[in-house]
Amino acid sequence: MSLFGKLKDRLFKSSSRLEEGLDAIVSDGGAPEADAPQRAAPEDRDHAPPAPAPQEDPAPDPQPAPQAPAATRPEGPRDRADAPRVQAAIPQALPEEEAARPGILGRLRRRDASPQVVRRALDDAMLEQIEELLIASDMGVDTALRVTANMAEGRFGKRLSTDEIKQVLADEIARVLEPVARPMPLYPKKPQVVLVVGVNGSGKTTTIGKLASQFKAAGKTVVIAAGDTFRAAAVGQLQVWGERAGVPVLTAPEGSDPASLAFDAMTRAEAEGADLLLIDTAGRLQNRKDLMEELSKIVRVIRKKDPEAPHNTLLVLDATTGQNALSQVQTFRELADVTGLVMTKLDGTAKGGVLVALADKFGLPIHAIGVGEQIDDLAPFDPDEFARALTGIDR
Ligand SMILES: Nc1nc2c(ncn2[C@@H]2O[C@H](COP(=O)(O)OP(=O)(O)OP(=O)(O)O)[C@@H](O)[C@H]2O)c(=O)[nH]1
Repeated sequence: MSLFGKLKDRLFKSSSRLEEGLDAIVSDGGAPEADAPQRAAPEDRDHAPPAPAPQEDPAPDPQPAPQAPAATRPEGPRDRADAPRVQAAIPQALPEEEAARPGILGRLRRRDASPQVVRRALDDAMLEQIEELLIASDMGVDTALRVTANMAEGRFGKRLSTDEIKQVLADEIARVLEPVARPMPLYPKKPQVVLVVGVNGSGKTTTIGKLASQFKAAGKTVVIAAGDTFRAAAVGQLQVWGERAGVPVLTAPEGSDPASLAFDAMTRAEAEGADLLLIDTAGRLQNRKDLMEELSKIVRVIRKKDPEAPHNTLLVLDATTGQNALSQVQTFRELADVTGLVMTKLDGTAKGGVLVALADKFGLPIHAIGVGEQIDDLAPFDPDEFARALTGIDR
C-alpha cells in the first residue's frame, strides 16, 4: 500500500468524521443538481501561500532523514489539478455518432456521464457549521475560524458539493501546514546531539527507536542514551528498540544522574565518531521544577563538550491527547529550547486536526509523524498528503 493509502487508512477516524459532517452540512439546505464541473475556484488562491520558510540552519546535510523515498511521495497539487480534466474527458469519449443521436441510449449515456450531486450555496450558516465541525476535529477555535474565512474568500455564494468543499478545505489546511513541514535538519557536526523531550507515554522511546533505525538506514552511525534513569521499564524499552534498530543504547544504574549519563554518552559518541546521539529524557510533568532542573543540567553538561549542543530538541506529542498537545508545547517551551515536533499516534485517532492547530499557533517545524507501533511507522510530514488524508479525499 502506498504511504498515502496507509496514512489515509490510519487517519480514518479523523477523515470519516469530517467527511460525514460535511455530507450532513451540504445535505442540510443543499439540492441535487447535475454534476457540472462547478469546481471550487482554484484561481481564488491569488493570495498565494508564503513560500516555505528557508532553513536557517547552516549547511544542512544534503541527505536529511527521515525522508520518504521519492517513489512513495504523493502527487503535488499540480498533479491533482490535472485530475478533473481527465474525468471531464470521459463523456467526450462517447462515439461521435452516438453523442449526436437524440435516441434513448444516447440520452441515458449522457445522463450517466453527468450524475446528480448535492450542492449547497456557501453562506454564513454553512460556514458556521463547517467551523463547528473543524473545532470538533480538534483544530481549535482560532484555526477553524481562519481556515473557514480563507475558504469563503472568493467562494461566498457559490454552490459547492461535499467533494468540492473537501478539496477547498484540504488546500486551506495544506497552506497552514506547508511552512512547518520540514525534516529534521542534519549538520556536518559530529556527534549531532538530539535531545528528545515529552510527557511520559507520548511515544518518545518508540520515536527514538524509529529515528535511529531510519538514520542508520541512511548510513549514519547512531548512539542512544537512556536518560530516563529513574524508570527501569523505560530503560528496558529503549534497549529493546535499540536492538531492533541495531544501535547501541547507553544506560546508567537506576536512579543515577541523567546528566552524568549524557556526558558519558557524549564522550562515547565522540570517541566512536558517531554522527548522531539521541538522548531520551524523563517526562514527569508532575514536578515541573525538578524536570526543568534535570533538563537544564543535561544541557549544561553536554555543552561542556560542545557549546552548541543540543543541536535539536525534539518534542514528542501524542496526537490522541487533542488540544492538550497545545498546552504541552507551551509547557515544554518553558522547560527547554524546543526546535521541532514529532506527532505520534496519528493512526486511529479522531483528533488529527490538532496538528493544524499546532502549526497555526506555534509555527514550530513538524519533522515527522508516527502512524503505528512498528519500526517503520514514522513518516515524513507531508502537508498535502496529510490534508487530503484528514479531509478524506480519495486519490
Ligand atoms: N498507535 C501508535 N502507538 C504508538 C505510536 N508511537 C508510540 N506508540 C505507543 O505508545 C506507547 C507509549 O510509547 P513510548 O514510546 O513508550 O512512550 P514514552 O514517551 O517513551 O513513554 P515513557 O517510556 O513512559 O516515558 C507504546 O505502547 C507505543 O507502542 C504511534 O505512532 N502509533
